[in-house]
Amino acid sequence: MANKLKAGIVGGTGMVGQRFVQLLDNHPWFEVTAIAASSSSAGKTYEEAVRNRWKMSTPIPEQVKNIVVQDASKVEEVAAGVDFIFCAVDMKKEEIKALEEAYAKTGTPVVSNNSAHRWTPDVPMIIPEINHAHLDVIAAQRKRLGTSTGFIVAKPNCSIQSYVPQLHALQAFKPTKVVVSTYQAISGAGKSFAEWPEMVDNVIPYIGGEEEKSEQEPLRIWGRVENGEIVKADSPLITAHCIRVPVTDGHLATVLVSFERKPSKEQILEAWRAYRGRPQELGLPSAPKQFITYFEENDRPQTKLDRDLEGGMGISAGRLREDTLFDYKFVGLSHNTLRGAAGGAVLIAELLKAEGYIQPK
Ligand SMILES: N[C@@H](CC=O)C(=O)O
Repeated sequence: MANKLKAGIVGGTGMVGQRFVQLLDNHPWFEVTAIAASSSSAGKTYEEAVRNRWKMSTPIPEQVKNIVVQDASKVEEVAAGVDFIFCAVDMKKEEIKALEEAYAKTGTPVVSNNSAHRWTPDVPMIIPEINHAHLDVIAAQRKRLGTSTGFIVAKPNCSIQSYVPQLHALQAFKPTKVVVSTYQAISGAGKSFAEWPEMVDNVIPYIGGEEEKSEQEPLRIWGRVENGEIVKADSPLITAHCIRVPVTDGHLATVLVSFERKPSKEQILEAWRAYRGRPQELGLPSAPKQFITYFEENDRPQTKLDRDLEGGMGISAGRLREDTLFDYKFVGLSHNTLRGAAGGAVLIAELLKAEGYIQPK
């Protein structure tokens, strides 16, 4: 593509921000033209701002090293240099809400990795393969914000990508009850083992706010559009346990599920194999070719072996078997900082571009 869309990364020095920088290096449609962060990083080159805290396994891309980091609160200045922004900031919820709305009101589309707007009725929360139709509420949101081009789209919490896609592919059989336990990597908390020595040789059975998100966000993803708002679904009933485990990346889930109409094992495997979403239809650059991959081996998927499937954008499943209390149980896995965070947000931006929601300013 000759003229790439200009992308800004607000919160570009944090762990998710760094992932955006890494993923957008040589992206076929987008080019990073602005990076914004807190006032303490503003004025430094990106290379200086992340010196001693660059956490990616690849070097800082040449193209961004000399970008001068802007102050994220100077919304008009940052917005002037971009066609749209990714936002991944570490601030209070109300401050994030106000910041994202301020960017949207400048006419700038905002693809948010934050949780602040996930329950704002006219803000779609998108997994592109599942609920791209929720983008319809953007028209109502633009009206509320008084802009014809700006808007906010949110990405859901990372953990739900490890079990919602597999359940979604089985919607025809109407899942009624779900028990999910997630085993979540330390990068989900933005940390490495060096920064969190307590996690070495340890399991912590609590992640603040995570169980509520794991139980509720899937219902919004499966919700319907009504009068310019998303109305959440009322089934299946979901209960969750969320546990922090000593792995670097990758959230694994164990799932128990019952259905209104119990499928055969073969029907489930076929539904997973055949499932294709809008990104696959459109051939989006970051879309996995195969959305859900089933592993036949009893000891797969494994976090370390399988999290990078399809560039970290593929969803895995394994160990599907009948259960004594529920209809079936299985294991799921997704990469939390790729599919579950920056990669998922880049895929949303590609969908928005392909559907005409993001254009050159
Ligand atoms: N809230 C999640 C973030 C996703 O990686 C977590 O704490 O793991």
